[in-house]
Amino acid sequence: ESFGCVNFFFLEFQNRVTRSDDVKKEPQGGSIFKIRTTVFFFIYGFLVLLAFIGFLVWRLRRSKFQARNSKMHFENICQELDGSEDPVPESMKDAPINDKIDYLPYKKNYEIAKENLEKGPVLGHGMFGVVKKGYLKMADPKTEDEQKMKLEVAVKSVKNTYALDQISMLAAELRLMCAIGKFPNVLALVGAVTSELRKGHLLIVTEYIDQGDLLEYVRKHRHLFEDHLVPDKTEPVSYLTPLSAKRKTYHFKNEEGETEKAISQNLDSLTTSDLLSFGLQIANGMQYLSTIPLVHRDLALRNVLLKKNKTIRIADFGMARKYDDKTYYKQSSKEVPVPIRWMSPEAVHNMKFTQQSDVWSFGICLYELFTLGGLPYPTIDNEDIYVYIQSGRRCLQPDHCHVELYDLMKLCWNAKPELRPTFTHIVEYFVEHMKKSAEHVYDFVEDMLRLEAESQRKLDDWIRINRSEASEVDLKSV
Ligand SMILES: Nc1ncnc2c1ncn2[C@@H]1O[C@H](COP(=O)(O)OP(=O)(O)OP(=O)(O)O)[C@@H](O)[C@H]1O
Repeated sequence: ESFGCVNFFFLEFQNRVTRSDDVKKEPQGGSIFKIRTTVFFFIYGFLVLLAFIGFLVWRLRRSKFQARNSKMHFENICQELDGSEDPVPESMKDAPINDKIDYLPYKKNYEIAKENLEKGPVLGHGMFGVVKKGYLKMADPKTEDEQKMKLEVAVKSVKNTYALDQISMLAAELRLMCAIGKFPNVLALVGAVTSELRKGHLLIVTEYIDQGDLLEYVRKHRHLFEDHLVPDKTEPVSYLTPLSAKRKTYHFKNEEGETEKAISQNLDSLTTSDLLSFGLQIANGMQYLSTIPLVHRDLALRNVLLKKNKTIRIADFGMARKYDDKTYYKQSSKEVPVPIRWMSPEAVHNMKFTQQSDVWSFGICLYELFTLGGLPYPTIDNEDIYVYIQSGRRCLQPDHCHVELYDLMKLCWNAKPELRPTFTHIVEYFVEHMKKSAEHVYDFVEDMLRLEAESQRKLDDWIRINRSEASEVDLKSV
């Protein structure tokens, strides 16, 4: 703009000089013209210089203002990490922790020294974040063996360290994870690096889950799928058969004809038993979260991680405040798994996320499982899904799913949130159903979860040893 103004004055000035020259027609025009031109160029150069200096000063002041602003913002995030000093208001005591996020502190004993954390290859990207593999060294190794010990971890950070709102969201996720604690089907927090938060660096360190997300796993292995649900030919199936009888017309059978088959720990096998086990484990993790209470808001197979022993972890708690903006959902591409397909109608309508809307999403997760990674409402565009659901229509019964499980899905998709089952009911339903038709799968899951609880307890021990405060306490007590 400054340059534009200067140019304008220059043209105007030149016009006037030319016009006055025409009128007066000086006899010694040559030398006077030269003087005028010199004066003009001098003034012009001076103005340009002035504009340039003005521009530099403006830039400097703006960047100083921005730096002061972001410093203040980072300072705020640091203060927020400590949680509000005020007690939680009585009216919010029973509210989900998502609503009480301002009161949740980051527990300082989770702090990890940056130099003890080595970063490895990228494991995956989210919308705003990037997750890398990491190796955590012991904070205070006493022996040579301990010096060599490294814990495999996953390290989450934001893609853009200048995006203050994203760092703020990651900080909120960290505070939520501190409050969640440990449970076999929920991703556990190992620690965080907050020491460089003022420079925009915040790292959340969680346990490393080796097989990535469950959606990708079922999609990759769908060609290997073995359906162990065999229709029982001994039961008459006709139009007149009552529904209750039809429900008993399945039993489990593997290729060798055995009716009892435990889950194969081979990752290159995917069977109905696996699908049932994954469904039960997700319900189990969600039941734990609902007792905190925490509303996940983004329950989908892409946010469930798989370990090589076929146990799962519910992950990605970054949703606490992420979807405040309605425009975020309305993506038109069918390829991108946008949350609208996982959201209950009331969540789409008024952003009301509750445990009941998580239950709806759980029903969609079951659909994803039993379609071996299919997209919910595959023939409907994102823009039309709300109207489709409101008209009472739902996802169709998947091929590999028996009636009892489809019944459960439909219960989860009740238009009235208060009529949907709770996660406690869902777990009971699963357990009862599995004890009846697939007891071996249920026993397997129970055993695996016992082992997982043990391994998370060991992880907790590791974390405790690594906490500087803990080692100080130990030294004092010695
Ligand atoms: N603990 C972990 N262990 C192994 N892989 C992980 C772990 N956490 C995340 N990943 C991988 O990184 C990917 C992205 O993770 P995540 O969804 O948590 O990131 P995000 O940035 O929060 O995504 P979004 O924008 O959807 O919230 C996951 O799909 C998964 O493949």
